[in-house]
Amino acid sequence: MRIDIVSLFPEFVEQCAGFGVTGRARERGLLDLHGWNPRDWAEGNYRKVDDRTFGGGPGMVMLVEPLRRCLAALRQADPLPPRVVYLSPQGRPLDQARVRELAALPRLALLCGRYEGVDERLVQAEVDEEISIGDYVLSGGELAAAVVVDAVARLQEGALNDAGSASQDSFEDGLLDCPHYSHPVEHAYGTVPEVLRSGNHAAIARWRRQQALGRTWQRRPDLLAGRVLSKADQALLDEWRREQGR
Ligand SMILES: CN1CCN(c2ccccc2CNc2ccc(C(N)=O)cn2)CC1
Repeated sequence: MRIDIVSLFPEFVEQCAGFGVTGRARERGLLDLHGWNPRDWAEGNYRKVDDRTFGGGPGMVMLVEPLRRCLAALRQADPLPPRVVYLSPQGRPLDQARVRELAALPRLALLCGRYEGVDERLVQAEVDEEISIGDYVLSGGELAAAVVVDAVARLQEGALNDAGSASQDSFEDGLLDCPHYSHPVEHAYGTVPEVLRSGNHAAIARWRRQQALGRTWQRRPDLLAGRVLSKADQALLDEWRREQGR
């Protein structure tokens, strides 16, 4: 997968993707990142990329023309046409389902806004979709872009070591994750649940599913609101709630 990042600070996102799973995905040729700086396409010796907003009020707006030229250049850099994504608070909330769809695309171009954002005419003419990583305001789109890069990189085939661990992810089936434990078994903070040391893989899988269902019901009932649980899952959740009530 190729990802082009359009930003006044392109090196920032490339550094975010320089280590861990994303770094490994790049080394394995699973992810190809390219940074593009609209300032390189701005006119004049001040290489102006922003200007005052019409209608008055505080803040500057990123100009159409440097971004248009920058996007034209990145399109020419590879025959694959990119899906152009604008990271903004006005975007559609990002969730794992959307991450999976993005991860399946051959090429993404992530447009990072600064100042008060981008001239709306550029957005209307060039952006395929706006995405928000959450209902809060950042000083620029770069951190949001880095989130998208990380989330899609780890879904690239071969990016994660133990096969299938992405499919075991929380949110992979719309539920929160179960709790995790490691050594030591006994600690002042508590003891590792017996079932996890039993070697009974069916019981372990059952316990994990039940914990995921219980925690989702308790912490994020909104994730369950939109779905009908299987009879088995409903039974697990009912049992979990009874045990909680005890
Ligand atoms: C002070 N202004 C800075 C620029 N910003 C703005 C406006 C438009 C586009 C991008 C940005 C960049 N900021 C982002 C980006 C994404 C998210 C998200 N939730 O995904 C939050 N913030 C508006 C506010």
